[in-house]
Amino acid sequence: TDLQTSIGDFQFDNVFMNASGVRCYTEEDLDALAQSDAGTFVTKSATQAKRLGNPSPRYARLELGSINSMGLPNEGLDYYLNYALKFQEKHPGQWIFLSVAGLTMEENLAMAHTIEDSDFNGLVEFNLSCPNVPGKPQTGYDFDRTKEVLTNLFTFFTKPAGVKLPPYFDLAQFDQMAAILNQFPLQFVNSINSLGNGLMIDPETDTALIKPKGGFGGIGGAYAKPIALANVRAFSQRLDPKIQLIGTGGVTNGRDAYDLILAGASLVQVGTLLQEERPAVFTRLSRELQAVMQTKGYTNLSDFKGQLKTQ
Ligand SMILES: O=C(O)c1[nH]c(=O)[nH]c(=O)c1Cl
Repeated sequence: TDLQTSIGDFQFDNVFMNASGVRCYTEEDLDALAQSDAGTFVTKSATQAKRLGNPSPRYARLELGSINSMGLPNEGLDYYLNYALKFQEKHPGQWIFLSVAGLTMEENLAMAHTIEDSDFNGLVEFNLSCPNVPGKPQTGYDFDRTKEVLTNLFTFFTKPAGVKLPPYFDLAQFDQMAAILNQFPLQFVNSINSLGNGLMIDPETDTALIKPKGGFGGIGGAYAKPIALANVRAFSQRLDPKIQLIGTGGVTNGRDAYDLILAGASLVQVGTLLQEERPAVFTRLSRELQAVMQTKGYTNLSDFKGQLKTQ
């Protein structure tokens, strides 16, 4: 069975990749992803200038996942763009993702211009869903602002692009967001980012587990699976077929990945599990997914992608 997949004209020999923000901050991190069994990888969401992010502790492992309020620490766009340009020279035919998360419209557009004017030949993920920068609401929850950002972006941006969305919890919101996204030449939509502004408590000290924002942070891992499945499925049912889905959230084994593909995902991103198990996890996940496919008699992803049945 093979795990190859594609987004538009971009072919990948494996359906798995990292979620932005997990083990993708430094060149060493990114090299380790490149050497793993993952089919591709995405860089940490970049701002124009390097950021230190929020004070620690800002990440904690939970019984069923993780909580994080990193605060968008990153090396700055030029660092990741330079890495990508070097990578594509050394690995022709391998396509990677750059993630950007400007804190203002101007910053997003400035970074988009920098990328547009570069020789980068991969895909760009515009992160509309960072929940952890104090005072900055998630763009993805502001429909007018989302439409404004995408309208301004696509007046000049011609490289392959997609958006990373926060989870939605209301069918009317799926309808509204899909109606906006369908107006733009997007290659993909990536659902979901972490479940924003959760809170967990240290039982010994009755203290919030992480320091930033009084302990509020994005929730990932198994907690996120049912929300991720619903968001991938809802957008798969509503978006123009030209806009493909990337499924992110709750992948702990091959079956979880299989389920995201059933819901419509063409690529599967792994966050919390990768944080806890390192890039070797892609070898395990690939083997487990192939085993599920074998039991079903499937030999490739197109045999079951988007084929979720309902009663
Ligand atoms: O705090 C972060 O850096 C962060 N954390 C998340 O869970 N999602 C994001 O998009 C970002 Cl940008």
